[in-house]
Amino acid sequence: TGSSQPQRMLKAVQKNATKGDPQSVISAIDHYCRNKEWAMNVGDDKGLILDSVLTEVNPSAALELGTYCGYSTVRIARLLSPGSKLITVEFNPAFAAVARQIIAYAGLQDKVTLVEGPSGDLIPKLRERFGVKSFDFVFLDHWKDRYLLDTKLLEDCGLLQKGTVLLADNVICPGTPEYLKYVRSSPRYESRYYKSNLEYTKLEDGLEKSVFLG
Ligand SMILES: CCCNc1ncnc2c1ncn2[C@@H]1O[C@H](/C=C/CNC(=O)c2cc(-c3ccc(F)cc3)cc(O)c2O)[C@H](C)[C@H]1O
Ligand SMILES: [Mg+2]
Repeated sequence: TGSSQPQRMLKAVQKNATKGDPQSVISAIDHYCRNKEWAMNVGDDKGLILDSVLTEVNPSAALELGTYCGYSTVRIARLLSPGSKLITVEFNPAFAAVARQIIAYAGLQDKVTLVEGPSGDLIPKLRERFGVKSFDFVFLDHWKDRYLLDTKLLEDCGLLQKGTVLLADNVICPGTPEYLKYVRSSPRYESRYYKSNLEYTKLEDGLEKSVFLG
């Protein structure tokens, strides 16, 4: 039984990155995925857009749906102001285990709470478990056919406030048509598409930034 791809990604981080240096962890994963084995991280092209939206929002409470190996978790957490927190949700225990090690290697474990389980069950419990009033920023990068359902769940749980920014990965490839239709037609959102490339490729993909208007 050989290693899994996430385990090989972790090995690449441990071999090529500097402990406590988030940028070196990001670069090590990007280099590995570009040169050795493609993986579905948001990547460096879309990552720059994620960075700029994050810096603009400067969230004190951020949520990520779909941790996978923790690449975007590290990208987000490294830009949070002191005292700000990121909750990331992952339902696959093997991926969560790798992500915890990558987040710790970057030295960001104090800013990140990785919650294991399906978003549908966990979202309604975030307030009682973690004292979250509402989120300023949400990064959607889990199963594409769950973006809309979970967005509506966040609305219904009162976890979005006026000005909350939703940033959705993969709105072109693999695509999230029903989510896009919703945020672009709902009077409760102001939506904008950021064109980019699918991670580590020349194919088009992009991020949709949707501001909740309350
Ligand atoms: C209960 C379910 C919902 N609740 C959930 N609750 C908690 N965790 C959840 C939930 N649903 C999923 N997850 C976790 O999130 C991760 C899933 C991530 C999914 N991402 C993609 O599928 C993708 C594909 C491509 C792509 C593009 C081009 C290609 F040719 C091939 C692939 C590119 C990309 O950037 C992509 O992000 C992780 C693997 C999975 O365990
Ligand atoms: Mg993605």
